[in-house]
Amino acid sequence: MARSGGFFAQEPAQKQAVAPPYQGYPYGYLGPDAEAPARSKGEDTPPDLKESFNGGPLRVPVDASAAALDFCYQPTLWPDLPAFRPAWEAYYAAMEGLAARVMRAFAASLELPEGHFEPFIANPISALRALHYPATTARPLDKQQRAGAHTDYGSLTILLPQPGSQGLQVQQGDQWVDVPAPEGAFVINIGDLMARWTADRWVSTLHRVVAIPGQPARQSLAYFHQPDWDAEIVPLDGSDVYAPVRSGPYLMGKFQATGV
Ligand SMILES: O=C(O)CCC(=O)C(=O)O
Ligand SMILES: [Fe+2]
Repeated sequence: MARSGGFFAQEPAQKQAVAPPYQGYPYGYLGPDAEAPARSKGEDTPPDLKESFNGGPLRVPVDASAAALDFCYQPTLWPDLPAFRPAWEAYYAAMEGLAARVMRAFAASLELPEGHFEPFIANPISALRALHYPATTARPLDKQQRAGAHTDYGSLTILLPQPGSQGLQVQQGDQWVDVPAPEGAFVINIGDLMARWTADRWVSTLHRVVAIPGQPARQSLAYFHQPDWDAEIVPLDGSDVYAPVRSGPYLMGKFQATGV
């Protein structure tokens, strides 16, 4: 979290040095105005009040397909801050391990053998994203949020909100409910792919980060766990409520609606 803060504290030009080199490059620095996730839900909203740094898997499998190489195995673009990369890689690896443990717990609670998901997550194509929401001073535009209402795309998300920070909300029925951020706690979120996998027995929760005038800056780290590129996701109950999808192409399709 501290290294991420150090990255965002740099001059804009230093951050732009690790911006995606072309449109569609999956990783790097995205400045303010880059994203409007509520558009993935069909809402025409202004861009989010945030900036982010994004990185991908630590290793490239030898048999990765050309599409997988393009979309998720491009190199992470390292900022010129010596302590950043080791901290980032250590955190990514810890999240990958934790996600694998959570997937075992998921299997158990779905009354499957604990190792059920293991063949699907041998080479997960997860992304790690550091987020920085600058202090809000001006009045946000109508419907402008720090993160517009969206669901996450993958199997699960492990979010570390800045301890003591406010603004993250989840939708329950027609109410927005504040999610507390106590010291030392992660927020684990089900994503769209897991909802699909469980044939909607589990819900991919709509959530957002609200913008209120006069808020202090806020940081978070979000690890988006995503099964192997080729993993075929078929409803676990044997039903045909959802057609089978492959994890990688499914994720690629999801990204097409949110860019500005
Ligand atoms: O910053 C947060 O607390 C949430 C961010 C989020 O929901 C996301 O990046 O998908
Ligand atoms: Fe999210």
